[in-house]
Amino acid sequence: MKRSEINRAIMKSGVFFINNGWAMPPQPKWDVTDFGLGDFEKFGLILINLAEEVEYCEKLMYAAKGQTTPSHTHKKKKEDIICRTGELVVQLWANDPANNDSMDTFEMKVNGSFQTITSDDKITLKAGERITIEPGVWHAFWPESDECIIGEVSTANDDLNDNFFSNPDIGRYAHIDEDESPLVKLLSDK
Ligand SMILES: O=C[C@@H](O)[C@@H](O)[C@H](O)CO
Repeated sequence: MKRSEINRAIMKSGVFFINNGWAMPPQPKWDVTDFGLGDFEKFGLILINLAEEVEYCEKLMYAAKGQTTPSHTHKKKKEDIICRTGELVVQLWANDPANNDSMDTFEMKVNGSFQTITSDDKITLKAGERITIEPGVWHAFWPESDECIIGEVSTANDDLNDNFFSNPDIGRYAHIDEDESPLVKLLSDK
């Protein structure tokens, strides 16, 4: 991913956050990723770690229509994915969708109430709605609206060691081609 694309993504999402009432923290901890796939328009996510402590984490995320966060799971992290602005689709599986096409059902909390989910189901969250994802549940998400602000409130976050993707080609952070100067230092920058 080119640094110029990262800079543009930060500017575009920054304007959207501010226009939707989200004040940036001092020295925001930006994380812009194409999941190492080199196609940010298709697989891309912009994140800001708002709070990261040993016990818990809060993130603010942005995606535009067409950008998917690919299927993955966490072994330790339990998280609420919250649609803050726009409309968000979250797809769910009991097992890795890459090697399992079972129709397993499982219970998940949507807006705090248990709901029976069948593997492969898609849940659409409107602004204000949330889904609680237990460790081991596979999930992918993308905006249904043109742009989407997504919240994440979770137990401890460890992006290097607790993200397991279906696609073995995926890396959590982008490979960066330094074609211009960075606008900000990313979490993944040395
Ligand atoms: O589901 C998404 C989240 O867990 C993100 O925080 C994660 O960084 C995506 O790889």
